[in-house]
Amino acid sequence: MDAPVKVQVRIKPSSKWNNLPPYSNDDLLNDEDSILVKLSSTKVEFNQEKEFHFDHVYDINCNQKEVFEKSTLPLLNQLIFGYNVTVMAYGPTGSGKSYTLGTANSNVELACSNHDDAGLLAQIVTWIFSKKTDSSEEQYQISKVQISFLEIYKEEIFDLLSPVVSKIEVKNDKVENVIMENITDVEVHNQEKALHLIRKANLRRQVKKTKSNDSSSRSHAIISLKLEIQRNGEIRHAVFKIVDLAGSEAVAKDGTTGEIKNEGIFINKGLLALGKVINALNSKNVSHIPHRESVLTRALKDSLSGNSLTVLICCVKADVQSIPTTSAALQFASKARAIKTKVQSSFKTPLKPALVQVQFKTPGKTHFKTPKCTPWRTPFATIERNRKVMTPGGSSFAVPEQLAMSEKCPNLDESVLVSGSFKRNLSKLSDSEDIENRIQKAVMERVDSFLEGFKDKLAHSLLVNCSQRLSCQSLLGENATSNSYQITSYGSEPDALNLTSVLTDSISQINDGRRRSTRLAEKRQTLSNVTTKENDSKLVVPTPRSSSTRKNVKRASTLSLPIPEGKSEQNIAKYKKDMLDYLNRASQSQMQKLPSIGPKAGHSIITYRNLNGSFNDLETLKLVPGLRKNFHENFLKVNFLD
Ligand SMILES: Nc1ncnc2c1ncn2[C@@H]1O[C@H](COP(=O)(O)OP(=O)(O)OP(=O)(O)O)[C@@H](O)[C@H]1O
Repeated sequence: MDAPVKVQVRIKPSSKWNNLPPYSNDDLLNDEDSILVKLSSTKVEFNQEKEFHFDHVYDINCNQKEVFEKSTLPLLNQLIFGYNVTVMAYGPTGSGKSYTLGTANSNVELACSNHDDAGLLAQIVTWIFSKKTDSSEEQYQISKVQISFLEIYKEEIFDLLSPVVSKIEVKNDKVENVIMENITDVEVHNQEKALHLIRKANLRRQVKKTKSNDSSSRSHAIISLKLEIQRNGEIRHAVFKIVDLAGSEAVAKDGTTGEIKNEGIFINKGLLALGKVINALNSKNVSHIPHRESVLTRALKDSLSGNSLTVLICCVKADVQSIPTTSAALQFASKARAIKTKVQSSFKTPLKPALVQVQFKTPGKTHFKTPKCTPWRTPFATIERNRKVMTPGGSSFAVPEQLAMSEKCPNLDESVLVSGSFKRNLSKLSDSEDIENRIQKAVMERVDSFLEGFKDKLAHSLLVNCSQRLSCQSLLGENATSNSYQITSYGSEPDALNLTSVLTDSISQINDGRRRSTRLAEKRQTLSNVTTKENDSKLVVPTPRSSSTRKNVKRASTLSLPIPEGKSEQNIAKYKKDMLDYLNRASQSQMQKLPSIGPKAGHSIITYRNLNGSFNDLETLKLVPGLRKNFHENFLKVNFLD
């Protein structure tokens, strides 16, 4: 099965003590899956803007738990079914890679005291041992956990868990598989022992104080957690790799000298080779992938193109001075997004292995972020195709099939789930449990109706897990809701794989549709309008925009509501053509400007359009699921199209 490498970005907050001014919305702007960078500080690309898209962007306010839940937890759920997994951190020096992964010794120490700031590593170890001791998981049981800790320093690999630090030879077999022999794998029986070992190995790692970081990793680290998993007497293995890449360094610019400079040269060499491998993997015309160009790329071969589900977390800094390095790192990371690995469970006939995690984001209003955003989360629930809903507590309830949304959730307008103001609705509801139940039901219905469109392609034995994240954000007194669904399906492998491809294709179409929109450009425009209003007395110099952004803004503003101009055949034909064009291009808010189209209808039309492509004629509106019975007739009538 092909699995795209997931690429996420984490923006490190600017440290108070380093006196660097934080970025402003004019330098760098992000939303949940994209970043817009203005390269005003580089002479070469004066005032150029670049927009990058990722699977997720964590802003400066996100905590370690959130990063774990979004980047790693879905992979851990796959690991147990025999899939290999890699979580890799990339980014400039001092951007927070070791902090995020939790591989710095300070983090490992925090992990030992269960501190919230401990990074991914501690949470991974905790998860694995909680599964190991959990006897309720009947089919898949972790029976053994082993740890190895390798360091790549100046193009050589060292085993940090052998009694004396020793060099590891890298070889290739006849079919170009990378072989690293005699690595020390230490069996661990509990979390404390695992963290103790990691701490011990960490103390042997090459770490130095540099101009950018008090404790900068001078080497790349690969920590592997090797699991032995049992199912019905069958024993299989799966490996979780945590890769802490050393940070790319501006050796010449920083004016570093001596050993630190020398190390920086090796670090950059390895990262350059990594970039070349990623470029080659992206290119359809290249037959040779230069894995052998560095020890790092040889060691990471499986994670980049072999049997591994891989997440790359690109860490960047949030200060203005770092914008050029941030842009370079984002460029690198966005290329990695096109890579696909080939994954396979180590179990021959996995029972419920084809676990699928996809993010289904409703195309909604532009979401604004402010530091005050409060995450709010519904619990996991399980729905079956027969509409039985299981709550995390184990109780179940049936969702009546024929009930209208308004009857199910009298106080909860469905627009809440799309783009409405959650806070506004929140005030209407009495207690939080009630809200959860109502929203949960509404989410179920939405996912169910989404799947309904594919019912002929899917068997009815699938189980679908759905969680929804809503976050209330407040900007200038207004509230906006962003939401995304995470859908996880279990089932017989062909069914689940079928669902994977259907959902993944649909979701990427939806997301691509959103991407091509002018979200970030519009957002920046809105923010700058607001600033202008607030600073009426200040003279605001208009900033030149890149041609692509200018084009986008123009495209959005030129979409005007179609107007009937007369009753001649020619005019009617033009009006119909304009209407079709409008339906094919309008955003959610633009769609709602059309008579007879509310939030729900607008959302259904856009979702259908994203899944099936543009409408060829107005008759196709009849095929859009979720619209009222007489919607089509009514739409033609009120828009003078009948
Ligand atoms: N998200 C964050 N919130 C608060 N502090 C952070 C965050 N990310 C990193 N830091 C702090 O910034 C400093 C540098 O982080 P870290 O050592 O993880 O960077 P790095 O990318 O691993 O650097 P290098 O490549 O030089 O090893 C550390 O003091 C760390 O605690």
